[in-house]
Amino acid sequence: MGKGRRMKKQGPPAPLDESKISMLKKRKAGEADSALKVVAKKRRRSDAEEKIVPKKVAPKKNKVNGAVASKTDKQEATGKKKPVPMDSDEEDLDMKDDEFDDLDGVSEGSMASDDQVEGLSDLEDDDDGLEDDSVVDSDEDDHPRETMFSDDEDLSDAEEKLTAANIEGLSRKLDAARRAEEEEAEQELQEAALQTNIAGDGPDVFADQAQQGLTPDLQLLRQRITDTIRILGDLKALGQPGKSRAEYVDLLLGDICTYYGYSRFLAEKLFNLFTPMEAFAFFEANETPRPVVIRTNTLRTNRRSLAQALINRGVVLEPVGKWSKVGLQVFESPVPLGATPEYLAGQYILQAASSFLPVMALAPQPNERCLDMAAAPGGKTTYMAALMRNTGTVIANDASKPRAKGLIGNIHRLGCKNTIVTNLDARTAFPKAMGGFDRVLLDAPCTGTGVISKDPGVKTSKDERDFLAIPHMQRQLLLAAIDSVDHSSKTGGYVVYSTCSVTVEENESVVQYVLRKRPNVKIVDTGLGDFGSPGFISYMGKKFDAKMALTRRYFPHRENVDGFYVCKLKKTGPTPVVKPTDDTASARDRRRPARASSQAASSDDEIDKTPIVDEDGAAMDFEGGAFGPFEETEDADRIARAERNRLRRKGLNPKAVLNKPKKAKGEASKPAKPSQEQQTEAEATKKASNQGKGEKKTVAKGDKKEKKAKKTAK
Ligand SMILES: C[S@@+](CC[C@H](N)C(=O)[O-])C[C@H]1O[C@@H](n2cnc3c(N)ncnc32)[C@H](O)[C@@H]1O
Repeated sequence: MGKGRRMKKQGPPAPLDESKISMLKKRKAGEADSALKVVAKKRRRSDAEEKIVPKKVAPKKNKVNGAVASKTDKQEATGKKKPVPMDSDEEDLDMKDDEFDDLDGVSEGSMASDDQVEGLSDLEDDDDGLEDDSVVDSDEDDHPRETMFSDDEDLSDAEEKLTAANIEGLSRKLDAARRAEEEEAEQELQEAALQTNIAGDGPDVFADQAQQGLTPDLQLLRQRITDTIRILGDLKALGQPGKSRAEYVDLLLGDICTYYGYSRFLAEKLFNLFTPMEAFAFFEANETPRPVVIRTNTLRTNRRSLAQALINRGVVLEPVGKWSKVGLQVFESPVPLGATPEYLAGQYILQAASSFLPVMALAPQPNERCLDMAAAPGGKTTYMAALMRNTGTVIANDASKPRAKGLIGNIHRLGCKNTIVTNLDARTAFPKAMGGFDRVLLDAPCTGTGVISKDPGVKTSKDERDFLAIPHMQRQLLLAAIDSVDHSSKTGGYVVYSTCSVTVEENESVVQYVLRKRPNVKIVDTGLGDFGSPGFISYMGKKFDAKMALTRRYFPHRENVDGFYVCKLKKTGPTPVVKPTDDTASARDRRRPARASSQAASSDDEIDKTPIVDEDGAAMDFEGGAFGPFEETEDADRIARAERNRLRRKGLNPKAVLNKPKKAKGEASKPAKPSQEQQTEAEATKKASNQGKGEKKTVAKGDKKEKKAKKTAK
């Protein structure tokens, strides 16, 4: 997959229609069909029309088309909509908070640990009962290599015709949606006219503040939200005299929390990413699920054959968008998508559309050596294996043992034969266990603010400490990812960092941190074209590297995909070994430089002294802290500072709270409630310093082994 080739050939998807935002305003709470979906369908319809009109469908396909059309007719006539029965567990459900708790499989730094062997044998019990090899062989016979892979390279006319045939079946349904949309737009226009009449004398949104605290009338609340947003759009003309912007924002945030159920902390964090109007569209989009998407596994079939097979089962689908050759969006399915023969044969995987993007940006090539650092449940790993055409090697690692088992299941089902699964804590294991990769994907554990529609629990479960502890971990992982790449790789030398979160702390700030720590990397274009929006180059007074604009952000309300962030880095020079000092010795033990060989360096002679050059080939000077190890103390300072600020915002005196003398053990009759400081420490230790957990486990395992050896010796 050449960089940007698809985008060049097909062009990016249509930009966000402004009417989407205004239409979202119209949607009433609890409505089944979202306005977003209607807009998306409208866009799809025009695509479909383009395809249907000029193209002649082959006779065999007409038959299929006929079948689909009559099915759709029937559905329309009965007025019944068939939901898309989903797989019980969507493969790509990204892990968030609980991942910190179940890193129980963190093993010693060896590659093929006992745990993995255990995992593999467990699979025979856990998996769907698929005899994997037989499936691979028969499928491979049916789909000659060239045919299979051609789908991933170029969109043939025949395929377009086929998908057009299915789309034709959809068009009636879309006509109905369009009519509904037109009626809605008309109504909206009338209301807007009404509102314009009162402009200049904006609604008194503060009037019913007295009602706060009572059970809110959601419709009134929604009206006040839209009114406040409108006022904020033109405060001078619509605002009440004596009322400041801050007061309106404060009221709006309170209403958003009540209406959508966010904690004040998270609502504010997300609100600050957008204009008030756009923030509203974002919060609205989080209330509706994203479209169901499947990714064709080109190791087993091609998109055309898969679409055909599913259409024959009555599934209504179409290509996910021009930006992907392997994605199919499913509108309706009379059968559970996680139980079709095609699913069981590994011809597709349920995968959110946004999850394709980091792998497309990574663009792994056949015969390369690649690492997927946080891989479970394997949506991206299996895509990598497919792009590499089952050649070369993919090391798919995950620190969670139960999740690694799921990963193994998907790897088997999808027939990935170039993939090895490891169960290690990537922060400490790489590049010590293995380095010198051509490409590394770090799809990092995150807070999940991009997937709130899938996991509404995020609205209230994430607090300030999560936004310190999780980025802390992300920074550690990204440094390890960079150090694991071979800068002199002939074909690669790339790292892709991605999260399913939209916050700056987890995205641009993490990248900025590693740019400072690793001057031997630079941000490069993701190759994803214009799809998505550029990363922030500044945010709330913070300035980021100008190239941060090359990173991509995706939002539910803009692209109708899960919120996502993708950054591609190119390693331009080796990572020198840091000479051990008292402070850094232990850190160095945990972090080795990336080299073609994975053997650990043991003396200064082994320090890679190749000069690191900038883009113009000039040697770069890295005095002053660059290439340091991950600095726990630096992060501890950062966390302590944030904690002090948090207390101040709460109106507490940090000195008084944090310096409160701790009672000696046993002093109190009742167990004392942990102080703020203790809580912070405990959480930071639990969430951010899982490293310690891994190390303790390693030590514990070591002790056990030692005892066993002694016993045997006796
Ligand atoms: C966002 S999910 C990955 C999703 C996966 N890339 C996919 O596409 O299916 C993050 C993963 O990171 C793993 N993880 C968390 N901490 C880790 C660590 N220190 N080292 C390696 N993996 C870790 C979690 O177990 C979780 O499976």
